[in-house]
Amino acid sequence: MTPLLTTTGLSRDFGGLRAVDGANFSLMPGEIRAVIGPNGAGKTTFVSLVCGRIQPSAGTIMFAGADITDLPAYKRVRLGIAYTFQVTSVFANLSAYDNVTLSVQRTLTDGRSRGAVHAGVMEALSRTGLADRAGMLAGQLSYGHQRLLEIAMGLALAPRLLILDEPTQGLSDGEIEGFVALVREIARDATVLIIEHNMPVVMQLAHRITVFDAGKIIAEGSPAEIRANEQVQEAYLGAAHV
Ligand SMILES: Nc1ncnc2c1ncn2[C@@H]1O[C@H](COP(=O)(O)OP(=O)(O)OP(=O)(O)O)[C@@H](O)[C@H]1O
Repeated sequence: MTPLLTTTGLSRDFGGLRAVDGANFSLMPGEIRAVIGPNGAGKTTFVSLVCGRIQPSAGTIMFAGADITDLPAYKRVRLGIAYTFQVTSVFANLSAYDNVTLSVQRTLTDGRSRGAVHAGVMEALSRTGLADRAGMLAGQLSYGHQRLLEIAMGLALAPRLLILDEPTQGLSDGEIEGFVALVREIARDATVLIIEHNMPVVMQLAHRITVFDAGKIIAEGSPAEIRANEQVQEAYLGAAHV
């Protein structure tokens, strides 16, 4: 099987700081991959490079067999890379339905009929459990539901790769449980790359885990391998985290 995503020597400098440092990374289709590491390790910068929000200082990114290093973000979305970021980006004064519709209309220009757009939007809302809130203003949804709405906005793009940056932050325990089930369901027909600080969520969900520290990938393996890795424990899984 060939990887869906491969980065080679991927680096990004901010002034004198090398936020991502020579990342060699690959992701197989259908995987749920967690990216972990201490604050400031470069995780968000890394996924921002993958989705094209920022440009690399060095290195290459291959997606589905094509070199996407120089492609702008919107073209990567069209190839099937969707993402949600830490900061909620829903439009508070639009309904949940309109938020998802906008996400589709803004990014996909494949001449979908209105009927097809509607069906896709409703499917994304029902997969995330929001169908009965479709008409509510996004700003009136609970924080947890706003996070789910963002995932719906990504799902409506029918992504091959869905990137989630700290999706469980601020969710209740019950919402986290629902989220874990949702990601498993999404992974039946997409690949999921998830930055997550909640270790029980990581250990439950991830097929494999990649660990960043100070911009570098310091370890990669199954949840059991990562848990047993001493370098990882030192860098990250200190007593405070497990
Ligand atoms: N736009 C930017 N300009 C300058 N420095 C930046 C910028 N974005 C990130 N950095 C720096 O790059 C480093 C990596 O940041 P990044 O947000 O990728 O880490 P992270 O692992 O996602 O952290 P967290 O877990 O806190 O979200 C940090 O030192 C950060 O301050």
